[in-house]
Amino acid sequence: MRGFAQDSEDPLTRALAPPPNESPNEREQRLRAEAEAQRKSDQIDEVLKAERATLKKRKIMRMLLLGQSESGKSTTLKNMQLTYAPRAWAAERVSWRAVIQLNLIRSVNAILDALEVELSNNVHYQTPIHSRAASPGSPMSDEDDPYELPEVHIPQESKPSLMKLKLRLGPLRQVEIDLKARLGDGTEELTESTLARSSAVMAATPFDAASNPLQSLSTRRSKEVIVRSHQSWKDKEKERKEKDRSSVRPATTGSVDGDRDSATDVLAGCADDLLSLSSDPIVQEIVERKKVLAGLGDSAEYFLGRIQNIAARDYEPSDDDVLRARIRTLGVQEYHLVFEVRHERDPWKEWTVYDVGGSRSMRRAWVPYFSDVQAILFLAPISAFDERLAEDRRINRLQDTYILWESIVKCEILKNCTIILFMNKCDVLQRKLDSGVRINEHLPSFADRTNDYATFTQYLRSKFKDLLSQHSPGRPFYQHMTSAIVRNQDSLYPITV
Ligand SMILES: Nc1nc2c(ncn2[C@@H]2O[C@H](COP(=O)(O)OP(=O)(O)OP(=O)(O)O)[C@@H](O)[C@H]2O)c(=O)[nH]1
Ligand SMILES: [Mg+2]
Repeated sequence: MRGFAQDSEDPLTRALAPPPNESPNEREQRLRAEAEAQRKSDQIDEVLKAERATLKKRKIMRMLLLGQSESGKSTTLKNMQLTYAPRAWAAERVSWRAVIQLNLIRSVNAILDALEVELSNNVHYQTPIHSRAASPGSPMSDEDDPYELPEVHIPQESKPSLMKLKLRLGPLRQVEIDLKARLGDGTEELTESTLARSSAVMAATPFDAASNPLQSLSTRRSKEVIVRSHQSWKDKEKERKEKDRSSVRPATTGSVDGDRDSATDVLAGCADDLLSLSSDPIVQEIVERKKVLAGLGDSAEYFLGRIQNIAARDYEPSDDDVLRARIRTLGVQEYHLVFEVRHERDPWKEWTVYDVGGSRSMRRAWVPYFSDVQAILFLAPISAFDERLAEDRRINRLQDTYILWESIVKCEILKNCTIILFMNKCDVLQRKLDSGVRINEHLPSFADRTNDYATFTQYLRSKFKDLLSQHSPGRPFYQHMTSAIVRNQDSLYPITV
């Protein structure tokens, strides 16, 4: 047992201790406040207990989605909603418009940045904040440093028209700023430098303790961790719409829901220039050679191919647009999925799904949900074997996934949960291998095995299975190869309990 002398060294204990020289009156007030706090806490516990009992009675399956950032958790959830609750999905689809517009505009502005550098013939340019070098998806190799990438020659006669195009698309800078402000922190991808400026504490696994209790307290307070479902970007959008409806102002015609929406107006006004930019062979060469899209996520190219649809006044997101849309999950978000389409294996009518933010700054926020779920759906993005973590560029993303998987499968509280592993982003993996990426250059343990899809996926299957068996020999688990952006996959109904 720890003695008082040791405890008094603990800053947390010191912070909670009664003040020295407390008067009887102050003591009475303090005790009363403590009793009130305890009563409130007990009340909350009672409500949670009652909720859990109700969920059990109504046969609601509770599932937690886990995995590193950009592993495809939210995309998998969207795909489940699309497949099993299509009416609710359709009703929500339009709310994704602003996120999709931002996804497109971010890529366009990154292209404009690169174009500007090439036009000014400045080889030694700084990588823009949103660009590849600091984002997930960045290749492991430093050979691809933009400082080193070959310059693109722009003929003198092409410069004026490209310059004009760049100027005419200038208003999209402000639209990016406005959309980010409107949708919130999830629109900024994490980088080492943004994290260094925040009070977030990195944890490779949900169980890693902060190095001192004060740091732990500040983490609990930090925005990264405490954001809950009621603060999601969707709620912000709903609030905004309510405000717009109640304020007396004429609605513009054309935009889907009749709201005045400057992002839609500016984008529609830029449609022709956007198409000229994306189809210009010099711009295409810059994008290719400078790897402009490499750090903008797996959907950047897809959205550039959808300019004609997205940059229209009456744009309505398609199912694929919504599946591809990227916005970072903050904290833990709760979703209720009521099955409109029954699955033949389906003993459940409703699922409560918890979708978590996957970066190292948010993993400790997962733990409170562990005691109360029946299934863990773990997303392992297997295409990330040649990428580094955005939040810590020293760490290979596949190594990070192994560490995380191991911490989950050996966790005592989760030992009765059904474990499902989605080895995700199979389509991206296939593309990478087809383009000639060598696995063993990034993963020495792959050694001289054949550099093909079948051999690598079999190798990974065994690796994940071995890590599980080391800690729980014989424990069953479900393993599926997935591409979360592909619709109507049977594996989306992963359990047969
Ligand atoms: N091509 C392809 N893209 C995918 C796949 N799964 C997810 N994506 C894309 O990868 C990006 C990240 O996916 P998310 O679902 O937002 O990742 P997440 O795990 O929720 O990330 P956090 O919320 O940051 O923890 C999105 O642009 C998705 O469209 C896949 O299987 N194939
Ligand atoms: Mg997410």
